[in-house]
This record gives sequence, structure tokens and C-alpha cells, in this order.
Amino acid sequence: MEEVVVLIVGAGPSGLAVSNCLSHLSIRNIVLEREDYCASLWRKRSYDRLNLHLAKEFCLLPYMPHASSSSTFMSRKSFLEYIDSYISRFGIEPRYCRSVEEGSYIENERKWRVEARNTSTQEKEVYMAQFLVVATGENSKGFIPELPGLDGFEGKTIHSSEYKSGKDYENKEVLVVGCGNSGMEISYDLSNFGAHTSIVIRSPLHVLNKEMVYVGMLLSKYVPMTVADAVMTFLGKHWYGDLTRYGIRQPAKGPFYLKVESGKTPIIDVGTVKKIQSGDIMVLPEIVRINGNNVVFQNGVVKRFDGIIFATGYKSTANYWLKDYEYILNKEGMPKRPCPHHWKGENNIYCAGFSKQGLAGIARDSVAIANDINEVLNGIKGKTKLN
Ligand SMILES: Cc1cc2nc3c(=O)[nH]c(=O)nc-3n(C[C@H](O)[C@H](O)[C@H](O)COP(=O)(O)OP(=O)(O)OC[C@H]3O[C@@H](n4cnc5c(N)ncnc54)[C@H](O)[C@@H]3O)c2cc1C
Ligand SMILES: NC(=O)C1=CN([C@@H]2O[C@H](COP(=O)(O)OP(=O)(O)OC[C@H]3O[C@@H](n4cnc5c(N)ncnc54)[C@H](OP(=O)(O)O)[C@@H]3O)[C@@H](O)[C@H]2O)C=CC1
Ligand SMILES: O=C(O)C(=O)Cc1c[nH]c2ccccc12
Repeated sequence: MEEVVVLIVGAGPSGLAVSNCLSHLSIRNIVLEREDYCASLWRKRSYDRLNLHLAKEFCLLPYMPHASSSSTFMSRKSFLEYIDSYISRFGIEPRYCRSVEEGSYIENERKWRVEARNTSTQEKEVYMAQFLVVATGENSKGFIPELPGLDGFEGKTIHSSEYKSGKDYENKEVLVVGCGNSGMEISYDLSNFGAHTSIVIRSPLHVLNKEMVYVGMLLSKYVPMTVADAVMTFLGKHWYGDLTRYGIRQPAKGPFYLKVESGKTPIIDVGTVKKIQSGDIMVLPEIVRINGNNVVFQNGVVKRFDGIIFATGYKSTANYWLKDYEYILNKEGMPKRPCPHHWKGENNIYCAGFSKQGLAGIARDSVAIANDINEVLNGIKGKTKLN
């Protein structure tokens, strides 16, 4: 058994940022990571052509700006280089191959007891922590909906987190389910690799491009969000025109408003819309059922597919291992309290990276958490600041 001041579970951007902010306040902490590398989402659970959708200045972790030589919209590879240099620059040493399997609050000791399995030795390790930070991510596990007949589908099905590129799909009939940024970009990639691509779009969505969002981000520093939303919506409409006839309806609420209210991200188009307009990518409505290799859609269309890619989002898994999750999370493993009060629970438990506000949200969470722990331990308020 090992006593620690702060135990952080997960060495993604959130866990690393919290660790660094605490170390700047000289607060001892340990980071546990189930893989034998950090930032598993960016390293192993994303596709080849992934780039940051937001300009690099909105994708920073505390204490380290991006190199001036890196491009405004960084590639996955250069973002990973940033993460790797963050670790080495600040001497963060996550304990790898530690899969956290249980966490519970020990009332009489006022400590968090955390059990991890060392996946290289198979030994169990026990930690007793004064503070526990959950940083296992809101994108911890791919979500695949239950659809009638899916079990009997004879082709290949994967979740978007397993998709790398369209190279194995040339000339295949492929259905992408889900029209978030993953689904839209994967459809584009599949089509570039010569797959006959269809995408299920069931809800209204905002379509913008990265430049429009950049303008919106800059504007929202100076004007109310409603104004930034109006400008982006105008630009989007002007650039793309009315997309209703292609099966894309626009929501009534603005793109930033929706992001803040529900975490729903606008589509940051990489060229998919043009392929939809030209007929290279077919838009289909919600799935009714699956019969063998045939998929039946709400509009009566029945179409045969060789493969389905589920870009249907993610779930948190924190509620699986954290027994006493109710001090901070709901049964879905997401914060009980709405943003911006989501990061702090009862009995010295915190969560970082659960605000659905991307890397900027992670940076804010980690500063808030480190400052709060510092205040509880030392009575010092608001010492750590954002970049
Ligand atoms: C495809 C994709 C692209 C994105 N692009 C952007 C973008 O461009 N800009 C932006 O601002 N945001 C983006 N995001 C948002 C994204 O959530 C963040 O970029 C970020 O990776 C989240 O960091 P995190 O540390 O909270 O979670 P993760 O990156 O998921 O890290 C969590 C870590 O915890 C580990 N872990 C999980 N369970 C356990 C356990 N039981 N025991 C031990 N370790 C565990 C995991 O292995 C992982 O390394 C994107 C998200 C996705 C899915
Ligand atoms: N380059 C980048 O920066 C990228 C960033 N990302 C980000 O990662 C996060 C996760 O994105 P993503 O993986 O796209 O997940 P999202 O949760 O954003 O999107 C999931 C999509 O699946 C749809 N869906 C869910 N269930 C069904 C169903 N049964 N039938 C049909 N459609 C369904 C949802 O539709 P509905 O709205 O109707 O529920 C939604 O369109 C987002 O914040 C996104 O912006 C992702 C890719 C690239
Ligand atoms: O891409 C993501 O998942 C993000 O959460 C990044 C992000 C944070 N705030 C935004 C507002 C508009 C578009 C993307 C984002």
C-alpha cells in the first residue's frame, strides 16, 4: 500500500495538465495510466488524417505554448510531439501499465483507496490518496447503439475509434452511422479511398469550416457569444448555401451556444459537404433495422453494405471503476454538476476533462483543480494561472 497526496487516474492531456499544475505548486502527485504510453486517444484511438480542428492557440495545456514553427491547425503527429515534450519538459513520470480497477472513499480515514492492476506483472497495487482526480476522459470507450438486426449483419463493423484510413475499403459499400466530426471526416476519407460511401444524418447540425470557427473564437473574446454565433451562422450559410435538400438541417440555436449548453460540436467541414453535394457521398436518415447485409432506413430505402462504421460517439467509463462515483459523477460517468462547477465533488474528489469543451476546457479544469487542492492543503488562493 502506498500513501499519496494526490492520485490522478489517466495520463491523457487532462491528467498530465493537472499533474503539472500541482507540481508547480509543489504538491506531490502520482499519475496512473493503463497503457504503456500517454495520451492513448491521440496516439492509438484516432484516424490517420486527424488534425486539430481549432487553431493551436485554443489547444494549449497550462505553462507551455505551441512552437511558433508548428502550423495553425496542427496534425495529430505534431500534437503528440507537443504532449511528449510537455512530459519531458516538466519531468512528468506517469506510472504506465496501471489499469485502475477500483476506487472507494474510506470514510473513517477520509482518504480514497484506489486499486490498480500492474498489467506487466499482473500484481495488484493499492494507493491511499488524500485527493483523487479522475482524468480517464469523456471519450473513454466507443459507443455503439443497439439496432434491431445488428447482430446478424454479415459485414465488418467497427467504431470510429478503431478506424485508421479508407485503404481497406476501396470499391466497398460502406455505411457511416453518425454525423459528428468523426463521422463526417471518416466519410470524406472513405470516399477519397474509393469506397462507395453513405452517411446517416438524423439530427440538425451546424456546418462551418475551421476558418469560420477561428473567426468565431477570436470574436467571442470581445463580443457576446450570440454575436459570434450570428457571424458564424451567416458565414456558414453564405459559403454552403441551404443544405436541406441534401438532408442537412440547421439547428435553431447557434453553434457556440449548443457547444456550451450540451457539448454538441458544430461540424468543422473538411470537404465532406462538397462530396455530399456532388453525390459522391449519399446521406441517409435514421436506421430502422438491419436484415443480413441489408440496412432499412426510415425513408423506406433498403441498401446493401459490406461494412458499417459507427461514429456514434463515446462514453465515460469512470463509473465502472469508481465505486463511490456519486460524490462527483452520475451513473453515466459524467459530472453531476453543470459546467463551470463540474470539476469538484465532495470528499476531495475532482474530475478533469469532462466539460465537453475540448483542450481549452481541460486547461481551465486543471488550473481550477490545482488551485483548489492548494487552498485545501495550504490555505493559499488562486496561485496557478492559465498560460
Ligand atoms: C477524435 C477526437 C478529436 C478531438 N480533437 C480535438 C481538438 O482538435 N481540439 C480540442 O480542443 N479537443 C479535441 N478533442 C477532445 C478531446 O476530448 C481532447 O482532445 C483530449 O484528448 C481529452 O483528454 P483527456 O485526458 O481528458 O482524455 P483522454 O485523451 O481520453 O485520456 C484519458 C487517459 O486515461 C487512460 N485511462 C482510461 N481509463 C483508465 C483506467 N481505468 N486506468 C488507468 N488509465 C485509464 C486512457 O488510456 C487515456 O490515456 C477530440 C476528441 C476526439 C475523440
Ligand atoms: N479534428 C478534430 O478536432 C475532431 C474532433 N472530434 C471531436 O470529438 C468529439 C467526439 O466526436 P464524434 O466521435 O463525432 O462523436 P459525437 O458524439 O460528436 O457524434 C456522435 C454522432 O452520432 C450520432 N448518433 C448516435 N447514435 C446514433 C444512432 N443510433 N443513429 C444515428 N446516429 C447516431 C449522433 O447524432 P445525434 O446528434 O442525433 O445524437 C451524432 O451525430 C467531438 O467533440 C468532436 O468534435 C472528432 C473528430 C475530429
Ligand atoms: O473538437 C472538439 O471536440 C472540441 O471540443 C473543441 C471545441 C471546443 N469548443 C469548440 C467550439 C466549436 C468547435 C469546436 C470546439
